[in-house]
Amino acid sequence: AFIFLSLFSVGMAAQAQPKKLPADLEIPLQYGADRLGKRQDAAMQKFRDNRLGAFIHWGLYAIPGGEWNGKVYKGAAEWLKSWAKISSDEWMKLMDQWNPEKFNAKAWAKMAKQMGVKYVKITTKHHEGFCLWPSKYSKYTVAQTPYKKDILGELVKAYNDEGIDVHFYFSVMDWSHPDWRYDIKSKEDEEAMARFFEFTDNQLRELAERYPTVKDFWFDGTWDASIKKNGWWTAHAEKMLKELLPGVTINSRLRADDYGKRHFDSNGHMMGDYESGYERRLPDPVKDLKVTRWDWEACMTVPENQWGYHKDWSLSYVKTPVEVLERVVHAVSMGGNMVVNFGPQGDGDFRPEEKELAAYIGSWMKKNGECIYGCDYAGFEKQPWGYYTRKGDDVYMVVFNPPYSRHLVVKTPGGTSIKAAQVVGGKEVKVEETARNEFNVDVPSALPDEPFVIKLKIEKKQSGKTYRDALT
Ligand SMILES: C[C@@H]1O/C(=N\OC(=O)Nc2ccccc2)[C@@H](O)[C@H](O)[C@@H]1O
Repeated sequence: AFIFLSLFSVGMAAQAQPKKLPADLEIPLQYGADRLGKRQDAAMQKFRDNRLGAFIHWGLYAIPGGEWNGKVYKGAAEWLKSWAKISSDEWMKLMDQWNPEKFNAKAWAKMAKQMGVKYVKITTKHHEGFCLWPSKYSKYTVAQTPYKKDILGELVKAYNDEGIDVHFYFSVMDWSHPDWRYDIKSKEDEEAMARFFEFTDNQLRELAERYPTVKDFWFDGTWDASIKKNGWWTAHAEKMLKELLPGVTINSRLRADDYGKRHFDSNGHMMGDYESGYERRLPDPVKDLKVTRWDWEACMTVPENQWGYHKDWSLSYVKTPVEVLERVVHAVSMGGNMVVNFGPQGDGDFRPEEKELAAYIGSWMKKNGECIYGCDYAGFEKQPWGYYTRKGDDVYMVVFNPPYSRHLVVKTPGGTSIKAAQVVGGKEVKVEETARNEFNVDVPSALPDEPFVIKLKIEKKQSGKTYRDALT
C-alpha cells in the first residue's frame, strides 16, 4: 500500500491546491473561502464515499406536468409557472389538488435502496415556494393541502431507516414571497431583502431543528444580483447551519464573496464544502483534471432538461440507463459524486422509465459497486475503453467501449507492473507488457452484455525488459 500511495502521492503533489498567491497579492476577503483544501473530517469522508445519490424534484409543478391551459411547454416542468407567466396566487391554487394518493415513503426508500444510492437529495422548497414540510413561516406548505401530513418528515425517516443519508435541496429564490427581489435598486428593495433573509434564516433553522439527521444542504436559486450583493448572508447561512448541525456539508452554489464572485472566491478558492457547478454537464477527463484537487458533486437529468415531472418525455432526448451509468462512472473517475434525478408524478408514483432506470443501475451496482463506493480518481491516463477508479491499492477499469483489438491498453505510472482479474466472477485476466509502462489487458473472451469491471493489482516491479526510445 505504501508503495502505491507513495507513487500516487508523487503524482498528486504536482496537482496540489491552486498555487496560493503570495499573501500580499491575495485580495483580503471577509466572505471568501473559509478553508483551503478538502475537508478531511468523517462527515465529509462519508459524503465522498457515498459517491452515488438520487435527486427528488417534487412539488406543485408535478401536478400540471408541463401543461397549462391546454398548452404543453417544452421547458423544464418545475419552471412552468415562469414559462406560462402564472401569478403566484393562481399557481398556489394547485395546493387544493395536492393529495398524492399513491405516495408511499417506504416504497420510495426501498426503490432507492435497490438502486444502490447512498443518499437522496430532496427538494424541500423549489423556486415556486411550496414547502414539503409544515413550515410555520409560510402558508404555502403541505399542512395547507388535502394531504396535510409532513411529507419531508416521512421521507427522512423512510430513507434513514434504509441506511440512506438525506440531503436537503433548498431554493433561496422564492417566487411566492412578496419580499423576494431579483436585484436591489432602492432602499425599499434593501428593506424587503432584509425581511426575506430573516424569513429564509427562519426556514433553514426550522429544517435543521425538525430534521437533525439531515447531512447536507444543497442551495439553489442564488444566481441573482440580490444574493450576489449580499455575500455576507451566504457566509452567515453556512455558518448558522454548521453551528446547528456539526458535520453538515454545504454546496458551493450558496456562496457569493465580498465582490459577488460565486462558487470560487476572488482569490480562486472554493467556498462551501464541494463544488456544485456540474449540472447536466461533466468535466473533461483529460482537459479538466484540476477538479480532482477539490470535492465536487454533479447532478443530471434523464431527459435533456427536466427535473420536475413532465408528462411528455418525447420532447427531448431521454438518456438510456447505460448512458446514465456512464455519467456516474465518469464523475467518480474524476473524484466527484453523481446525483441522478427523479421527478415523481403528482400522484406520488414514479413513471415507468424511472423505475426501470433505478432497477438497471441497482442490478449493475450490486455486482460492480466496489468500483464506485469509496472510490476516487486513479491518476492513470484516460483511455478510450472507459474509466479508471481507485480505492487504496486497487485500481478498477470500468469498460464501456471494448476495442476490436480485444486488448485494453493500460499506461501505468513508472516502475510498476499489474495483475488483473474480473470483478464479476473473479477470473484472472491475461496481462502482457507491450512497452515501457504499457500493458495490454485482455478483453474477456465471452464479452459481457453490459459494462464490465476489471480490478488491477499494482505491483512495484521493474520488468526485465528494456526499451529504446526513438531518436527523433
Ligand atoms: C437542479 C436544478 O437547479 C436549477 N438551476 O440551477 C442553475 O444553476 N441554474 C442556472 C444555470 C446557469 C445560469 C444561471 C442559473 C433549478 O432552476 C432547476 O429547476 C433544478 O432545480
